[in-house]
Amino acid sequence: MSSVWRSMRADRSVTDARIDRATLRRVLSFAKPHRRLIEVFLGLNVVNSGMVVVTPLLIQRIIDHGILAGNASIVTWLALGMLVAAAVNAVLNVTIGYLSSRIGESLIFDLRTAVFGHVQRQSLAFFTRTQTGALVSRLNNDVIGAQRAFTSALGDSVSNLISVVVVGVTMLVLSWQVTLLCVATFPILWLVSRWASRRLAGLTRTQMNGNADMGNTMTERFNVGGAMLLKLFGRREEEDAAFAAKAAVVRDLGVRIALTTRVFSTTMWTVPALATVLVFGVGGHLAMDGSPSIGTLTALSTLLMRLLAPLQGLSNIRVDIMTALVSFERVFEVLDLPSLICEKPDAVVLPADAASVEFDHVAFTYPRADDVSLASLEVIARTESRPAQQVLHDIDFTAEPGTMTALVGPSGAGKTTVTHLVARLYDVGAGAVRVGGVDVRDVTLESLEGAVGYVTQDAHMFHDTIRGNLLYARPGAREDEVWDALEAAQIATLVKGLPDGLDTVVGDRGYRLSGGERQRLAIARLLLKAPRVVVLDEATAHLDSESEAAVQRALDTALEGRTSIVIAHRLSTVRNADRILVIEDGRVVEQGRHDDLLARGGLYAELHHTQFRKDVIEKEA
Ligand SMILES: Nc1ncnc2c1ncn2[C@@H]1O[C@H](COP(=O)(O)OP(=O)(O)OP(=O)(O)O)[C@@H](O)[C@H]1O
Repeated sequence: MSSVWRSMRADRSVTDARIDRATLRRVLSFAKPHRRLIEVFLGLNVVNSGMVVVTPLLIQRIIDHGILAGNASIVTWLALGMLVAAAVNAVLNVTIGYLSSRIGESLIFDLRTAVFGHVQRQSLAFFTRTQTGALVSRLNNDVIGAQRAFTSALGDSVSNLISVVVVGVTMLVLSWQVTLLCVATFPILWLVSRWASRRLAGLTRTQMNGNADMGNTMTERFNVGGAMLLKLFGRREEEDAAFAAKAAVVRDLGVRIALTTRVFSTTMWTVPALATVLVFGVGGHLAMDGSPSIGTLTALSTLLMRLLAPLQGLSNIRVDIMTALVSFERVFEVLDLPSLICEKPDAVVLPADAASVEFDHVAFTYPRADDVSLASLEVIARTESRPAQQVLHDIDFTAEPGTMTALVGPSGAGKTTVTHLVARLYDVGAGAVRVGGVDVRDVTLESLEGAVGYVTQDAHMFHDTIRGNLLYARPGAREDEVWDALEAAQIATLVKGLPDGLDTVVGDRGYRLSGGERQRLAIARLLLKAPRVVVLDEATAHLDSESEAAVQRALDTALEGRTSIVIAHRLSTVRNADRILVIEDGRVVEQGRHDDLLARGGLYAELHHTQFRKDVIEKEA
């Protein structure tokens, strides 16, 4: 017994398995939409559990008044009664099972869609911090864990409670002496259940984190990029060892959970067995004196067996509720995470002709991890002690409608960061970013997303058909509009040549497009969206000259008549730009047109000689 107490104490200190009332209230709020179903479900449970004493009582009568009294018709009628009771029980069982899954699955659906919707609306900063595997595990495992609180915990607790009361009272009426003797053994059940529930809540929580950790490693190492790194660096043994260490934690926890559960369930069976000994040992002596009757004694032992499952269930209920509520808490944790980028309640729709981009003395610092994410969703959860470094300082320029602004500067200068602020992927720290003269924080997210289009370096495509990827930009686009966009993006011939044409699946695991082809497809997608402002990150990887020329022609069409902000890596782009901003350490250090800047002989001239030299050499050749 002392070891039981020791582990109770240890668990209390290492795991915080306490569930507060607010969580419980919130769980109930999720049940609200299914109130009617839950009421019917609980009602049927009450009837079903009340019926548990019918058969034992019929057995008592059949023995005492039928068999022992030699009355054949009573035996027949009571046997028929038992048949009816069994039939009703079967029908009730099926109905309850159906309702329980209806409620449970609906709850899973509600939680899943809520988490998916909420996560989707998180700022980009959240995704740069969060581990996909951990997030997916929240959507899958924890949501299912949470659902258990409802179907098994809620339904079973009501029916078990009623069964215990009805059976208990019936037993007391039949023989209070024997019943009280049996009840005396029950505190053992209570103690073991208390111990197991605390221990399991803590262990389950740790195991879920361990599973998520393992899942993270797998998602990261098994995607194409991760697998490639692994191969190129030949770190198979280290990876095996690191994974084995994580899997070992889950294995050991699994054993501890199984052992705790087994100790618990064994107790649940042993205690009633002890009670049965008392029924027949003590009750048998009493029966020899005539009271209780043989029928009553048989009914008592049957009732005791019927007490077993509900009692076991009731003690389990603590365990079930605790483990399920841990899942609820983990789901709520995600739902409670505020998004850094929110639409104001009085946000306005961006005017249809908004096309200028203005940076008004903008300063910016990337948000810290604890502002955007949950420690449990990150790989290495640690609080950052250093204050975050300011990335942009006093960026001030206006890109007039229809003009091209090129951003150049050394790696890490802040060019990508500037482009992120145009579509409000992050909010500025000081100053303002305006599109069409309106602060991007004051407009609706939808109208801003409609006005600003991006072509990123990696030109990401979903694992979907080319058509699906293109229509993502404009779902209602007609077939001829899709082909026009492909034509303008210089990729129509290639798509026509594919065996499945527009229905060819691209993306991570689909048809492999080359870098240049993917960029042109992304340009076609942009053309379909037809935004007024285009943000473009030119590919740094040098494409072959034919592909490069095709991308260039596609871009010329895409940027024509639009305001563009381009992270420039090509000489032709900087030459064409209406204005070049030279960025260094988050500051605009020079600005102007290509020839003027070159003549000035400053940082731009230096960059020109290093970054664009290849283009110059190619051009001269
Ligand atoms: N999500 C982020 N969180 C914190 N800091 C970041 C984040 N993204 C970038 N930074 C930091 O901000 C600075 C500017 O980065 P940015 O990506 O804007 O540079 P860049 O000029 O586009 O560089 P490159 O040409 O190499 O892409 C860098 O010091 C970088 O480390």
